[in-house]
Amino acid sequence: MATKRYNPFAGFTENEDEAIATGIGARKVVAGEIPPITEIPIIDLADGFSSDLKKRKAVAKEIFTACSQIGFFYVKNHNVAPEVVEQAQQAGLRFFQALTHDQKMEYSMAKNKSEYYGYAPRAVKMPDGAIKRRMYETIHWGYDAQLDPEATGDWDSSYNFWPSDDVLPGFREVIGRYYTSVMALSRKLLKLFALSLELDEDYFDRFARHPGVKLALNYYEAAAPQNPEGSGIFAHSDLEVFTILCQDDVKSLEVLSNTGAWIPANPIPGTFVINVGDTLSMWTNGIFQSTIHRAYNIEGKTRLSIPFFFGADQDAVMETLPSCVSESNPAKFNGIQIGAYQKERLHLQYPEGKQEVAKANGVKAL
Ligand SMILES: O=C(O)CCC(=O)C(=O)O
Ligand SMILES: [Fe+2]
Repeated sequence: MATKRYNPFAGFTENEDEAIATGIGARKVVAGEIPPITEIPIIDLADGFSSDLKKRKAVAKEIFTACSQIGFFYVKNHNVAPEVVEQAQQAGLRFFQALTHDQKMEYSMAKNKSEYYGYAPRAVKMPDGAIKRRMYETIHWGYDAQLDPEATGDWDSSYNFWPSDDVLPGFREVIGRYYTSVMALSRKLLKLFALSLELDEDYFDRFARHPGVKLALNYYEAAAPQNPEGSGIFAHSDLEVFTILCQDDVKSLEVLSNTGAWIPANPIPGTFVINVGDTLSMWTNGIFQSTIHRAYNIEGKTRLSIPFFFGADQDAVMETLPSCVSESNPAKFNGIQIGAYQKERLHLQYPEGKQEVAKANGVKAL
């Protein structure tokens, strides 16, 4: 008999196909002209930073192919210093391993006044007494203009909970440095995505004045190979424009190919994994793939991943790029409010977030 599994987007289901449905439709096998994809491309970003537009366009072309075929690619020569990455990974591990449960709960998402930021443990208690379990622990920080080298204003970021130096010396500084580095990379990627779609390089900048970004530390316990659902993250697509994922050296992440097979996105030293999220897929009317992925941590080691979800301005409204609309592919997502879309999805995954909603629903963090 099929096991009952929880998918934040589809609810409880016994059907594998339903379990991987996303906000913008299931993607098991993409029919049509796309060749079968068996691996994730590696794109060298060095020329993306060149002052020569031709070189930037050549990188953008590779990005177009990757985004329209598999929705995932690795980047190397991304300009984030290796020591910034290593220090963030070490600090991340300290948060999960050196603090007690009660100390971590000081930063609980359930205490957050307005947003899905803060610490989320592996289990929360639902109003009917049922325990909602996740296969990982995580802590999230939202947009912080102080950490954005191209900030357009001084926005409130009091929803971000930071352990003080007394609790974890240097933590905020080290994670902040990583945040700033991937924020700068994100702004470069936005320009390359625009170029890849033959738009002005700064086309998407107007949607990134107060972007709905989220830096997360995901911590996965070691689970036995026969117990994949003991640790990991269920099949899902990301909600935002794109994600920059930093992995440690533990193999776990898998990506659903257009053949219907899961292909590994194993760690490659010095790279990040970039994937298209639902928002960019919607902007491109589905031409860019917001691809389903999952991670089962069954290598017998604990694992830390650091996703940076780059979301657009929360008050922006989805308007499909005109070049992605045709008679045979009419605009499908116009009018969706970007922040509302993100929040609706996040609430399914983190029912303890958004305190007033959670309180009204009687959700308690454990
Ligand atoms: O940990 C990973 O490799 C993937 C994490 C992920 O997909 C997510 O947090 O959305
Ligand atoms: Fe993801």
